[in-house]
Amino acid sequence: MTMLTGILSVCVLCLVWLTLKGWRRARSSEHKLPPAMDGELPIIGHMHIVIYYVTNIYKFMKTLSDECAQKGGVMYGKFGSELYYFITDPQDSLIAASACLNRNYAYNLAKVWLGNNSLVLSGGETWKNRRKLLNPAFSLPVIHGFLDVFNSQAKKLINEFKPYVGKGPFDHSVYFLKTSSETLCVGTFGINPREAAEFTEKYEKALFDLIRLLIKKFLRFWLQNRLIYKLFGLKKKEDELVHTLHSMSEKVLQEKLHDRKNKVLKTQTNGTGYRPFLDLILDLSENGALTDREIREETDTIIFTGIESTSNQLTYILLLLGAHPDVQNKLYEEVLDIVGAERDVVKDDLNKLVYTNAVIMESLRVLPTVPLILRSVGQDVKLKNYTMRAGSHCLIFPLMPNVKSTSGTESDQFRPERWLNADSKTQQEFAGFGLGKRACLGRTYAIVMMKVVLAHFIRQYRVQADMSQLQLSADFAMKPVSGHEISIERRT
Ligand code: HEM
Repeated sequence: MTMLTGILSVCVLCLVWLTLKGWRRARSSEHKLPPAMDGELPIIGHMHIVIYYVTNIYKFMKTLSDECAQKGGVMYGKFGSELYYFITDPQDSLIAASACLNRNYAYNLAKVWLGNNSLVLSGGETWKNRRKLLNPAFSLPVIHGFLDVFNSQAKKLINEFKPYVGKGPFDHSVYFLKTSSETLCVGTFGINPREAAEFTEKYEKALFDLIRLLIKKFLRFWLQNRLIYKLFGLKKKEDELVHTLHSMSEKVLQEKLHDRKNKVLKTQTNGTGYRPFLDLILDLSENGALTDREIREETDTIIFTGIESTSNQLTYILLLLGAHPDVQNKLYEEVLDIVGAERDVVKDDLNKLVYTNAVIMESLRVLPTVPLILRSVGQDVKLKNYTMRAGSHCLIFPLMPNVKSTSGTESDQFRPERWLNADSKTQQEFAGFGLGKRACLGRTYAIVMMKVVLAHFIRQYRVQADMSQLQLSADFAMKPVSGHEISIERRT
């Protein structure tokens, strides 16, 4: 009872303090606010709505983005003290993402694992320098080097689907997660693909447990109080998970450092010519640009950002293809025409797979695996009709169909054709990989990998899906929870 009273008192005090802080901040700016999100209450603002949706973040995001679009593409919400701008308007999204380069404080929770200065969490000059340093590791020629790994992993995946041919619906998402995790662990750490399954399984489990814990800590704001977090035994759990993740990547890093020091040259993986991201980062920081700890944090960042995004998107693409046989046929014809019936995807195929590229873009427009972009507004930022106040936050939704139809069809339809002749403005406003300078670092990796997997899949199988029962959830990524099964038939 005493403990409960203590916890409640801390919550009430936090709320009062946050609200007073917010009042002061709200009064400090004269800029006109956009329409308010529905349900604002005195003092707490829209806090009660967050509490209502705490167990269904996807529904929260969808409701918010629909409401925002109806209100003209920009609206505001107040959560205790904090002022948030919600944006679905494509032009305003681009302006906001380009002007606000610092992440929102919510990301600070991940610092226990990824450190203060890692690319994904840092801001200002630190972020700028990190991004400049890491960009070359993700360039097109580097990613071309991964093609053999992508092809062999895709073939392995296609074989794993064999038992499901003609057997009715099955959950394909687990196979995509396994493939994309293994591929990323091989590609990042350079571990042998034969050992990758075991490594990935352990890493992935600790990673997802940690993400779940951090999201819980963010949404149940009382858990952000150190004492309460400790009392519930969650700090201990967090420390254990972080330790598991750190020790796994640290072990690989130390082996690499040892080999480099002793000039041991190992043949990478199964004879393919790629250089793992970890080696590339070690090369790039040869002059001491990064400490060993920072190198480890950047490799962890790559895994964190890349592991689920690509697998979720592939899961959505197969669902969309299964529900749109006309699109599936066109994709098949293109792959057959460019890559042929047997061989692996090679460098020269990539640019020619234009319809495949359009399918990927359109899937990201309709079902984007990264459901929101959350930034701090450091200084006043002028949008088309409003000015966002310094000290507030903005939330951009790629979740909303973010590009108006360019071919006269409804914007919520899955129509890859709209990307075939999209002008540069439409391409620039495409938010599936983020917007502006801080957009996705792994975009080329993800697109090339997805093209390779799709090419291998579509040559072997015809897919069917019913999307009417699809249920989604969200944390850092938007993920399917039910109704996403597909059926496959072998092409003759
Ligand atoms: C379909 C796959 C993917 C999608 C849809 C996607 C989407 C995104 C989006 C929307 C952002 C911007 C987030 C923000 O501004 O808050 C982002 C950032 C990032 N992504 Fe991806 N991503 C994908 C795959 C990958 C992969 C495979 C990697 C690594 C191999 C990766 C690495 C990163 C990194 C490091 C950032 C942070 C960039 C920075 O802060 O400068 N992503 N991604």
